[in-house]
Amino acid sequence: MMKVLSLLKQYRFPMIIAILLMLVELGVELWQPLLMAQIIDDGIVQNDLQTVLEIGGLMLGLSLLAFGAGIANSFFAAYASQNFGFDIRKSLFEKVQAFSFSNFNHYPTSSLITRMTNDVNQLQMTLFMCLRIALRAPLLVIGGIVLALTVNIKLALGFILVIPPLLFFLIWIMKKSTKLFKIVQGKLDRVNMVMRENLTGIRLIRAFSRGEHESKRFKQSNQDLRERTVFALRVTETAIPVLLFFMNLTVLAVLWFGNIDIQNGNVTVGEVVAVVNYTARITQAFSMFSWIIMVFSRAMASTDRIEEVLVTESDLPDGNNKLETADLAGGKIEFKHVSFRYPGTKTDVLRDINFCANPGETVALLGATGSGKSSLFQLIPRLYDSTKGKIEIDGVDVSTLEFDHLRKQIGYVPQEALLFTGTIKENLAWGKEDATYDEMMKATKDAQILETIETLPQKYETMLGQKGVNLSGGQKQRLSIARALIKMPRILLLDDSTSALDLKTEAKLLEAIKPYKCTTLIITQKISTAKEADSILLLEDGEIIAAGNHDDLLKESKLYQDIYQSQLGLAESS
Ligand SMILES: Nc1ncnc2c1ncn2[C@@H]1O[C@H](COP(=O)(O)OP(=O)(O)OP(=O)(O)O)[C@@H](O)[C@H]1O
Repeated sequence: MMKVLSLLKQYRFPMIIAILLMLVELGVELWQPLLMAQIIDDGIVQNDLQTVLEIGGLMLGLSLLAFGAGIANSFFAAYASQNFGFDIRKSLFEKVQAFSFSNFNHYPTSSLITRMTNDVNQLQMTLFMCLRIALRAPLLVIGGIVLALTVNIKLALGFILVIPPLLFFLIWIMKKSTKLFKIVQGKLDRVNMVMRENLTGIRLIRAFSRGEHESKRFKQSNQDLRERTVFALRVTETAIPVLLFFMNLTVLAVLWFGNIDIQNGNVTVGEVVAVVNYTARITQAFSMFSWIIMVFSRAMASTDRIEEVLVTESDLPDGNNKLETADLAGGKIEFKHVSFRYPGTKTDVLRDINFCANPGETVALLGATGSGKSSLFQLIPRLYDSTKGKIEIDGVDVSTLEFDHLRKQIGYVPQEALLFTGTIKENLAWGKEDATYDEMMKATKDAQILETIETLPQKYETMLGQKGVNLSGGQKQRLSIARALIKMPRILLLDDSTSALDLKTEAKLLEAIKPYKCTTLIITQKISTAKEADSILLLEDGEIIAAGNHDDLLKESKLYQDIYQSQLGLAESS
């Protein structure tokens, strides 16, 4: 909880002012019964109009003071709570940005979204309520007891005895509710996950006619959330009737014994009215407790969930080798006895990989699906670290390089061409923020997408929907390549990024990339693409089983010959 609380520190002054203002309100509230007793005993009973007017005037003035303090309190409470929420969201976002992929495996995206939105809202709201009204309840109870004792010890003791067992009961309920609300937040994660999958996969769901199945899945998780929330609310809500029952009994007892004492002349009517008034206010404060328990229990559960993310350390530490860009200018990539397994799994998906791609060379990676090609790629920009061996770029171990410095040299085009909501220009700016119009023209021309962009009415200003939904698969691939090329990378990684292109366009694209003189690693299923590379690595089951250029492999590798034959057959028959 420390990390979350430490974010509160800088708002201590507005919080202190809000609390002081709240104390002014509370002071007025607690003073009123005493003034009321005075107005009855010294004014009404004595038939003294002057006293009634004086005390009445004082009560009115105090009410106005409390009114002003209340408004100012809201202002400071809103300032502190909104800024607190803003800071938590910012810290969470920065933390998640630095997460490794195994961290992401631990926290599903939907859960991270719930934590950043719903959980933060809970904390924000709780802080506001605390500063505004929630703290008043316990203070009202304490102040009420003290003042009631000063009015009449005997009468006040009656209800004071009831309070400790009620407090224990409240603490017990609060602990139970915190656990229950943590489960509720988990169920909310699940609803968000199902909803997210449905919204992003809506086309597939329709194509496979899975609408009914998905509706059932959503209904189930929604029902779970409802049931868990209802149960948690019921548990917290049981507090209220229990509290009210005991406090009302106490009011009756005060009235009963007060009546006897008035008959005996031991207390005045005003004193009994004051003690009853305090008991009623304390009862009111207690009834607020059930609501406070619910808000606090939710906030505690949310704090735990936020804290969990904030204390998570990335298992992919940033390197600290700040070499000048020029030091990586060559772009030579060397894999030395590299093995790799995904975090949390038991088998290596890459075993003893050795190869070297010299500056400006093109190396093609060929292999069956699941043979480890994409995994190998991900080790170069350090999306994962190798489990054994090392990867060097221009002789520097990548694990010692700063992420930013390393990744700036790399143009990575992943298998799934992922674009973002925004204009084409904004998507290209991902590669280079200050790209000029000419740079955009060049990159898009080389990526063979310029012609398409020019046919669009708004050209580079054309808005792309979520994930580039308004482009074809091949157009998305080419725009992703342009985004990588505009960086003028030293190293270009193309993960099956030309799969949706026809052979002619692909050939033109590969030819246009040559002048960039970057070291290019290209994953491909097509012999026609591999053939053009300086060397080819043939992967099978996580190992390089053959390496060389097209002619070498045609002579030496049975598997390569088979692939060649099968594609040659296809080419001839088409
Ligand atoms: N995030 C992950 N966690 C655990 N295992 C994974 C993960 N991603 C991939 N794998 C496993 O690693 C192996 C290699 O996968 P990889 O994606 O590298 O293969 P690939 O050769 O690129 O396949 P494809 O041609 O189908 O893209 C597969 O057995 C896959 O199941």
